[in-house]
Amino acid sequence: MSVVAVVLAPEGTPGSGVDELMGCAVEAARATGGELLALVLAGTERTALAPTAERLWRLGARRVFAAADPALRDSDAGALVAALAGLVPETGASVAVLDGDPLGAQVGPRLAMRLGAASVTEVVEVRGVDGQILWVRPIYGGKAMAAVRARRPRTVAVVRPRVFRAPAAMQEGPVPADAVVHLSLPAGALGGARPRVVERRAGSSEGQKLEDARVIVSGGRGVGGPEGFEALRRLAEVLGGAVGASRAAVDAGWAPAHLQIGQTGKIVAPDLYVAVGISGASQHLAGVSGARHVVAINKDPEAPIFRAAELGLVEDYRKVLPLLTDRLAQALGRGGDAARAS
Ligand SMILES: Cc1cc2nc3c(=O)[nH]c(=O)nc-3n(C[C@H](O)[C@H](O)[C@H](O)COP(=O)(O)OP(=O)(O)OC[C@H]3O[C@@H](n4cnc5c(N)ncnc54)[C@H](O)[C@@H]3O)c2cc1C
Repeated sequence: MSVVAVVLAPEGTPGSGVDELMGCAVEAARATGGELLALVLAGTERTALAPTAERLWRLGARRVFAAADPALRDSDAGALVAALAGLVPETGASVAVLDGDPLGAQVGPRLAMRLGAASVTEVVEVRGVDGQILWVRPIYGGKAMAAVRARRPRTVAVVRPRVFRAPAAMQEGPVPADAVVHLSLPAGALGGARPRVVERRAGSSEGQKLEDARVIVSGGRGVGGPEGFEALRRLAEVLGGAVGASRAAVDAGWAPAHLQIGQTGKIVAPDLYVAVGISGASQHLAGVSGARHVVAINKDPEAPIFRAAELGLVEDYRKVLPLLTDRLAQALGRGGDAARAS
């Protein structure tokens, strides 16, 4: 049972999750004993695909199928699904794996429907049992994990971002001449009355995207007001991270909606998540279960966030955050007056 890692690059270059996607695909191929393939779909000229194809081969793909057309550049998820519905069967793979960035999360389930395949999303672990794959994913808002076995001959799985690691071994040496197979887009994939992107506007978010941040300092109702978020921003700056918020803080108007983390906000997977004045409701934790380390500052020792945290500080954040910021600034040699400013 071959596995194909599907890499979407409508803007020409793939997103940041390619290494992790290949990490998952390597494990899936190992579980089935099948061949590992990659398929890249790019809104660019065919000649511009060589570096991406080589990267995918080095990351473990035995063959890389490449389909390029500059017309894909302004296409929406529907056009990518239409193209993939023709291209994935051409690879011969019965399992397709996509990165769960916002585009992949849209395309994956729709592609599964078009192919009549089983759809699995939010995959955080792959297990092999008797030559079959068990896909592990969170359920009940992150409170439990389910191990899912697909019953259909084909599966389309979407990987949760920032959970898998890049494959341990890289293929060395020159890329074999027959390792890259160029495919043409299926006839009509770009035709018809499809929505087209007519304009792109950058969001109002400053700094790095929450989904990509290695460190997130997040505030909740306990922060007490917008000025509290200034203190959080300083700590985030010192740690080179981003600021997030609970829904209560967003609803109160202290933080913009695009910073909300949780079931109805962003799903994040930083190395370090610092929760300040956040109680730890299941709907909030649903967005944080991919964090490697959670640190909580809360004045209530019974707050549920401490059950999710590796390190907890039971204290009024106003007392500890400035000190912590200043100490870290000194230790890391960044903005030593951070605390005094607060
Ligand atoms: C369908 C649905 C979807 C939802 N989706 C989301 C979501 O995506 N994201 C989300 O966050 N929530 C979501 N919620 C809301 C969620 O249930 C909680 O209400 C919310 O997460 C609570 O936010 P909070 O922890 O900031 O506030 P609270 O629960 O009010 O907690 C505030 C915490 O701050 C502490 N505190 C107070 N003062 C201080 C201080 N000075 N220093 C230190 N600690 C202090 C308190 O002890 C308390 O633990 C959703 C709810 C529903 C029903």
